[in-house]
Amino acid sequence: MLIVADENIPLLESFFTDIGEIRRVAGRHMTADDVRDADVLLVRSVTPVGPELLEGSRVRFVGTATIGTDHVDVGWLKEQGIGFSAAPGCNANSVVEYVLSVLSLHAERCGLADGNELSVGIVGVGNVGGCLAGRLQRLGFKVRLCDPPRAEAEGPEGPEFTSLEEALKCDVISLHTPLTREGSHPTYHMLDESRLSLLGSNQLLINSGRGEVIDNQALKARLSQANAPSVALDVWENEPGIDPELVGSVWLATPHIAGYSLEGKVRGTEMIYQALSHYLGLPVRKKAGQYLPEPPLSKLTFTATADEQKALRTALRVCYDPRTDDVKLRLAMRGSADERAEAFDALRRDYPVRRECSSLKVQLKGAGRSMQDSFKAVGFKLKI
Ligand SMILES: NC(=O)c1ccc[n+]([C@@H]2O[C@H](COP(=O)([O-])OP(=O)(O)OC[C@H]3O[C@@H](n4cnc5c(N)ncnc54)[C@H](O)[C@@H]3O)[C@@H](O)[C@H]2O)c1
Ligand SMILES: O=C(O)[C@H](O)[C@H](O)COP(=O)(O)O
Repeated sequence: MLIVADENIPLLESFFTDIGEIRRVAGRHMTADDVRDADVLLVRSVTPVGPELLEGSRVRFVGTATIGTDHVDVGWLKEQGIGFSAAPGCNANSVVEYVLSVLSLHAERCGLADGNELSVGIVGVGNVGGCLAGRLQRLGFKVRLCDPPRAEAEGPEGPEFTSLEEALKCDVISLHTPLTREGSHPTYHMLDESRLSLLGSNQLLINSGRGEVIDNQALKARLSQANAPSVALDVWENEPGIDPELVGSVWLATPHIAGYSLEGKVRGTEMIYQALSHYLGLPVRKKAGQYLPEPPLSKLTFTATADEQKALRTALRVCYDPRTDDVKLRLAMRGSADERAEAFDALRRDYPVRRECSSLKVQLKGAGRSMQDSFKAVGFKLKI
């Protein structure tokens, strides 16, 4: 059996050698010739999968080691009887940690002693948005949920949902919808010129869903006007050929790496390995946990003199500080359009190992209940 796979899927050999021969291909440049004689295709978000790639090939199963599926023509795969699986939720925790770290930086630069004074509007309350809502509520933030498809499906039985217009009144708005162009609630350019005009300079807009959910040209225009909001973008229109002027206008700019914790990536591989094994009727023998190395930093101790908020911010940023990725992306925006696109992909391909908060044991000497609860809410393991 031949498995053609994006070379950026980690641990390909560890998970798939027993199943078949692996051919590694650059995902961004995968062609019909690369996959013609394959039985299985494993991709990430950068490979459009549909008739153009697969017609006339032997492929009978496609797996994407990602949450998003907007790069896959799922309907066409079904019509052709080709098995398909994504990795829902695999890197949700990583994205949540990115948002928490962005929030901590925002609170600090706004001079807020307690970040949880902020209200947060979460748009798209699925795996990522739902996990974020739970964490923020435990941390004492005021959270508003906007998810019209869920509101319609769940009715009064579900949580309290608000309209997009209400969510846009929060201090912070965090976008976690998929990219959709059809249906009753399409998200393509959901934040257009008129909705962006509702935001003001005391607000922060974060997008770590899909770039096309915000009209990037309208956003660039809005950011050149008075009373513009602060913006943190992890996802962009036209990746990898993103707009360097927009990078220059936003507060925090990262190259679509919110979900790039090692844990998230390895879980993505594990989930498509499990799905393929089920599809082929093979036993599932391997687990993500067995491939996670010891983290470079495993313990952190705060003494009884530590201030809760400062300690929390420090611990969070030890695990992940988006400012490092921001600096790298800004530097990568020099050069020609081709060089910039290549540099964007290179930052993602060569992304350094980033571990989730759960990899760090935190000792809180003499800490009260509130401090312990806050650390646990973020996802740290406490050393008793
Ligand atoms: N930046 C990254 O590295 C990164 C990592 C993981 C996921 N993502 C993106 O984040 C998106 C969200 O991931 P997820 O796992 O939570 O997906 P999900 O499918 O679990 O949840 C998406 C939610 O959005 C809701 N939704 C759909 N249309 C909406 C609309 N018009 N308004 C408001 N809500 C709407 C859905 O009802 C659903 O509850 C993914 O589609 C993926 O594209 C990005
Ligand atoms: O949808 C997802 O899971 C994320 O956007 C993911 O982090 C994308 O990463 P990529 O496949 O582009 O490496």
